[in-house]
Amino acid sequence: EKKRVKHYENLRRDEDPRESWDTLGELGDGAFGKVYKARNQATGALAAAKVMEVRSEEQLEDYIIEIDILAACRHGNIVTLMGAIFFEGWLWILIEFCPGGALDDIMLELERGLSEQQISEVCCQTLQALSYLHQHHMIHRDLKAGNILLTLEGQVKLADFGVSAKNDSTLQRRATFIGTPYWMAPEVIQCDTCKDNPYSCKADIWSLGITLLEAAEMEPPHHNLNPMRVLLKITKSPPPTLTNPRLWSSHFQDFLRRVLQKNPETRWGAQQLLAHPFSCAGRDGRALKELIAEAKAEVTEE
Ligand SMILES: COc1ccc(Nc2ncnc(-c3cccnc3Nc3cc(NC(=O)c4cccc(C(F)(F)F)c4)ccc3C)n2)cc1
Repeated sequence: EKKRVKHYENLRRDEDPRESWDTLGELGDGAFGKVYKARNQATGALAAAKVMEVRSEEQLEDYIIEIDILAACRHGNIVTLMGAIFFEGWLWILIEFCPGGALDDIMLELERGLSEQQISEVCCQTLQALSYLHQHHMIHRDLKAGNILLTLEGQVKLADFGVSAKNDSTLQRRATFIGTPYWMAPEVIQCDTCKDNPYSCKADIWSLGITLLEAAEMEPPHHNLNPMRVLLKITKSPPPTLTNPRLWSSHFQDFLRRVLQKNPETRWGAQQLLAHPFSCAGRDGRALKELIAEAKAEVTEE
């Protein structure tokens, strides 16, 4: 009988993506498939295109979850979905291209961490993305510098590559997928059921704190331990702090104290933190623009 083909709101099935998009080169390659830089033939718009082979309708259903999340997230500091096309067994997910790349790659390129002003700008914009997600009852669960993309204007765009890399065949395996250990909040590791749910949004706030330490020092705390040891270390250690506090302002140190609280109930929420002097200092955005210009200059020099 005719194969049952479901209609999905955010998915197009009637067109060959190659008739509207040219692929320019590879951006990444993972278990899930390849990611290309792509240009729209009609508008010239640039995108990152994740292209995956999809063998069955139920496998397609898994990917629809990510597409629906992306379509629902309309915020200046979250990656923008440009389209999703399923054609002859291949699924294309197209995201607005962020020329700066990911924050961890930028630090590797420059071989240094961020200045305090640059960190406060990352903090301010990432908090706005988290505030939006949390108000819409969504939790990121894998916040880290590797999931923070940047535009040439110094704008932060929150992404999540882990979801795609973890898009293995069965939903429940993904449901038990845990974030990258170094950034995980103690209560998530201990699976403490908070009053609402085990993955309360406060877990993202802890990961933000670890991400700011990573931005200051190029690596998260306990980066020299193997992933299994890290889980134990995070649950039994006091909250991590800056290695060399004298290098940083009291505002930054106070912000980290509010965020890296092991008890999620006393940990501040995104809205509260947006009013903290450290994140307010980051409203400007010029320091990040300079950081990206420098990182791009280095690349062209090579
Ligand atoms: C190595 O140099 C570069 C230079 C520029 C870029 N720029 C860029 N800009 C936009 N996207 C990407 C990208 C790179 C590798 C893999 N995927 C990328 N974007 C992407 C993201 C997603 N999904 C999400 O980011 C996502 C999924 C679920 C939830 C969420 C969130 F919670 F954040 F909204 C976000 C789906 C498809 C694609 C193509 N990369 C990357 C590397």
